Amino acid sequence: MARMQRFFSSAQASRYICSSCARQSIVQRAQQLRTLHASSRRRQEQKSILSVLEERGYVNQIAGDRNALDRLLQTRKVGFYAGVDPTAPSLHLGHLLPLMVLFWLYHHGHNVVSLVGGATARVGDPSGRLTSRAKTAESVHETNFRTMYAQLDSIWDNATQYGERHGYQSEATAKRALLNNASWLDKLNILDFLKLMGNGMRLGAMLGRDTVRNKMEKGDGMSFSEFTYPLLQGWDWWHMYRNHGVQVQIGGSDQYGNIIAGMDAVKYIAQNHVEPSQQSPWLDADGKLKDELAPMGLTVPLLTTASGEKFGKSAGNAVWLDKSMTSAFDLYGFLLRSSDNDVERYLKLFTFIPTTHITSVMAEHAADPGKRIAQHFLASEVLELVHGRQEAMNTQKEHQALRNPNMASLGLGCKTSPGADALNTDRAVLPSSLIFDTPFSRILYHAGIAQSKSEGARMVAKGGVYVATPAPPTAVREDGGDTNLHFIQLRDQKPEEVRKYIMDGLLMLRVGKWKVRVIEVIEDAEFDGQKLDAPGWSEWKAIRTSM
Ligand SMILES: N[C@@H](Cc1ccc(O)cc1)C(=O)O
Repeated sequence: MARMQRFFSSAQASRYICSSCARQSIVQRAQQLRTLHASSRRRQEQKSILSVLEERGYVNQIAGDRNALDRLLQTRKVGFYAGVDPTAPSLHLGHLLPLMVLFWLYHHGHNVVSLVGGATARVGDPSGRLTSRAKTAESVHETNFRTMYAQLDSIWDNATQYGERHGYQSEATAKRALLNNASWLDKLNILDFLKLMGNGMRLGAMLGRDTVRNKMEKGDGMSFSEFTYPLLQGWDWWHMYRNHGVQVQIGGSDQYGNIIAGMDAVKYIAQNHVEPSQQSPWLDADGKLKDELAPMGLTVPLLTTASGEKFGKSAGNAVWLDKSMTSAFDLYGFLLRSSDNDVERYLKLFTFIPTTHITSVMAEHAADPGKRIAQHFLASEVLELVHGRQEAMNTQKEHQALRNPNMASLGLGCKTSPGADALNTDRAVLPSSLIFDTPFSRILYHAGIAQSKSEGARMVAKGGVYVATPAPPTAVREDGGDTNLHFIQLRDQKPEEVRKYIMDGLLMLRVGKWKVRVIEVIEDAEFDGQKLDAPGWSEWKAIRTSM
């Protein structure tokens, strides 16, 4: 298949950071940890791949006989596919979960197809929705399709290399393909479709599906094309069943209904689609589909954080895999902020690190949670998968530099005068309630920079306080690298603007020319959980409880 042009080159990998300024410890530690786990990987391989997937938390439901699938996977190569409709301008973090299952299967010698729904996106999957999708212009579909196709192509290359680093030589044993369903659905003749599939699809079953019932009873009704959607998805499966040996479909938990519909469809067509010129290889002597060739499905769970939010969303917005929508730096930062209650689960789901090894990472993490060893590990592994190894290492260094503010991370470069060493930084940790929607003058007080709220107000009024913002894209330094940050003077910023200055959970203020304060913003519950305190915190809590 022709490779599409990469949208994500590693050209950005050269973002400037002064190596002598960056702290190395976590990078070195991560490298040590990586080399350590070859032996635990061997131990893991003695288990069946399905048990590995179950143990790591990938399996929500299996459509079909679980033990039959397990046996199949242990006796021969099985073909899998997962599809995604390009209904948004980029893949997001949530898309990684079914992909991870494909990666694992591929690394264990099975054949896999990732499918981009160039055709189905134009219809729109109604699964799990109460309202129909807005109409999208053809040109937007086209752009979304190209972006997602290129992203998948690039992520697959990364996953192959990432797998190799973990000891998997998949290319020698398994096949992978990236397909577009427009290449067969665009040519599908409606009469063939109705003849081969339509007769076998019973309305009773279709009308009884949750998606149909909910949308008709509680939502905005259902169009004929939405109603047909599961059949188109079923047709994809049939096409790939016949031409690519795809027996199992992987999807999110909202795809269960479509997968069941697809299983019926594949079975029906296989049994009724008699090609006179050839004997059907998948039928037994009675004309029934052979048991060992029955289509099956596997859904992955819907991920939520320990505090109940949908995983992969930040303040209600998706965390994108397109660097121009969510930078590599922010993606790393998002993962770095995973809570201690979630990080072990995410390490199992989003990395190839063997579970025995994850246990030891967690033990090391528990000895000093403040270092966020497990989170750094998670973030750098996911970045490697999404943006490649070089970008992952660069981004990790940037984060370390930011957490240990020095000349490089503050965008002042290393070419500054000797006096620059005197840059004085200090850190504070504050609960989000003392930061969000709070006047800057008051934040100065909570962070211990001003002795009182009125002193805070005076400092701002005199024009001596600055807040860091990401540098505008045009700010290019002499050395050609991007600047990371620049400071703007605080004047009349509104309390509700505070959140836009928070980068990766950090708010950075500069008082005068050199005194930089980094404020780490954490959840109120975490702040209390760590028994932390700050000026004004107990008063604030007292007011809140009396309200
Ligand atoms: N319907 C799937 C995407 C998909 C499209 C075509 C398929 O054949 C399979 C899956 C979703 O919305 O997530």
